[in-house]
Amino acid sequence: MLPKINPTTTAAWKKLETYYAAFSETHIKELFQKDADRFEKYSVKFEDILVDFSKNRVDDSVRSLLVELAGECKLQDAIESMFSGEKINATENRAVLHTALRNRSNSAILVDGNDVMPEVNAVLAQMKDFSEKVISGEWKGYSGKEIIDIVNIGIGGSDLGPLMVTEALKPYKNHLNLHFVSNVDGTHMAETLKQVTPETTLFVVASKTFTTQETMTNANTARDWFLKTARDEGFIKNHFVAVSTNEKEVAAFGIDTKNMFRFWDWVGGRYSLWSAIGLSIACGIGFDNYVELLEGAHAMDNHFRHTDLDKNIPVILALFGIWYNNFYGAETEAILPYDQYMHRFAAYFQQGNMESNGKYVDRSGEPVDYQTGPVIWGEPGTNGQHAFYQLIHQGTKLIPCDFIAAAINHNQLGDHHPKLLANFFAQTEAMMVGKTESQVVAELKAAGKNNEEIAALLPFKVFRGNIPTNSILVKKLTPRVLGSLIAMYEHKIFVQGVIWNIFSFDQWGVELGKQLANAILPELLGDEKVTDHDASTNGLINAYKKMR
Ligand SMILES: O=P(O)(O)OC[C@H]1O[C@H](O)[C@H](O)[C@@H](O)[C@@H]1O
Repeated sequence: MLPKINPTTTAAWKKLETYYAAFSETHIKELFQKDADRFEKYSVKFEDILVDFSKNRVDDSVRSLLVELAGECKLQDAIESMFSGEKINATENRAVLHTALRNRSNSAILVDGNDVMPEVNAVLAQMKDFSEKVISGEWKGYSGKEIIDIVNIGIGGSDLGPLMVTEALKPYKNHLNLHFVSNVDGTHMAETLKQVTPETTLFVVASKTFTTQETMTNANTARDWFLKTARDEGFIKNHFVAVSTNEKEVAAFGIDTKNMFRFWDWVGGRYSLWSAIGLSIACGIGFDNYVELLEGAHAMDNHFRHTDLDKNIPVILALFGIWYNNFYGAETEAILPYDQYMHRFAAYFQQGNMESNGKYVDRSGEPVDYQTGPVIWGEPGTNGQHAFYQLIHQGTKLIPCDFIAAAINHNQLGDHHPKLLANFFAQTEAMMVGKTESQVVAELKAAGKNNEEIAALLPFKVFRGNIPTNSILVKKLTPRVLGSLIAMYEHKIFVQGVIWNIFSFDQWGVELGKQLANAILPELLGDEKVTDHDASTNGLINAYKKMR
């Protein structure tokens, strides 16, 4: 069980508050001036990943007080509780074992006294067998043709994970074309179906619960579309497979449970790409590459579980995040991959982070009186530079940023990569150092401006700097490296949830909207005036009925 400790009542929190009062105006530049070894002291190398924490508003005292805070909040016990299969998802009475899915050591992990590893390995073997058959063409469509297109139908974790990973690992892609349909907006399915033919398309219906409205609607539409051409329900088994925890609903949908890939209630939706939800990944990049992804995550799991807190990458990321969130009042964090293949990475961790730590009730059921999860957002560089970086550099909000880049690009095209990385390094430098008044004056003088012109422009051209960044530089974006990066952020989120004294593995907050949508749906069918909601909702529904 996770402890129920209000972090603000710890001695470390109080010390951090006192320290913050004196320290908060300190410029990161000064921290570098005072400490020649700062880069070495504030960076950690893990396999092919270098994480540079040095450009943060953190000194040795802050770092050790934050580690003290983690200690007082019993972080190490919590880590062990998660890895050993305790039911730390208390509101759903479930263990949290995405780490078991990538437990390449195969050591036993017990849930209710049963080792989960044999089942995990059996599903992995099933995924290997199936993906190899589809890739090799041994798996045939109803007319004897090989599969060319795979359509993953799922939403939330059953979509974002496979989508993000297959995009990030596109250089490893085989001949199969992957498509992802998530939105209940018919456009998503309609546009996808335009690109595929029934004879050569495999639908992977991915849903933990197999009751999600969007996924079931899309799956039914896909089935109708398929049967219009195939005409025989007996052919469904060649073209529809299911990934789910819910055997009953899978069978009710008409999918042969022989073509079902199982996972378990101890896999959270937003942590499910490591489970059979990763089937589209295994098909798209091959099972061996999928295993490499698992290996990379497992290596990060070991780092997280066994490394001292002050050298532990996910722990440091989490603690520095808490420093900005709870002491500096930062509301958001940006994830900025300088890697076009990672264009869904921030979107993926919007769910990972915001669904996990977007909670205002603590583990005792009381409302918290401090901030919890931040807003996560971001786009790949350099695009973001030409869109929203203005606000990061000169806006009124403090936005800590994570920069991610690979030293070796998969596409060695002219001088594109040095240009990309020059921007990566320049932005983290600019965010930290800023530009002083005297630098601006010197520049304007050199450009021939007179004193009056200089005075008029000066305030607009100054950059305060002191914007905190983490730089995550990897050798190359391989499946193993990506696996480690994903696990790194997952554990960061876990650490923050432990310290904020919230439950990170439920998501009750998504239920209300679903419930109300179910109530509204039948009201949209007829023409009668709707009156049972508030005036705005009634007004909108009735206006819609007139417009359609
Ligand atoms: O996989 P499913 O059961 O279809 O769930 C899909 C998604 O929808 C839910 O509403 C949750 O917010 C997500 O955590 C989940 O990933």
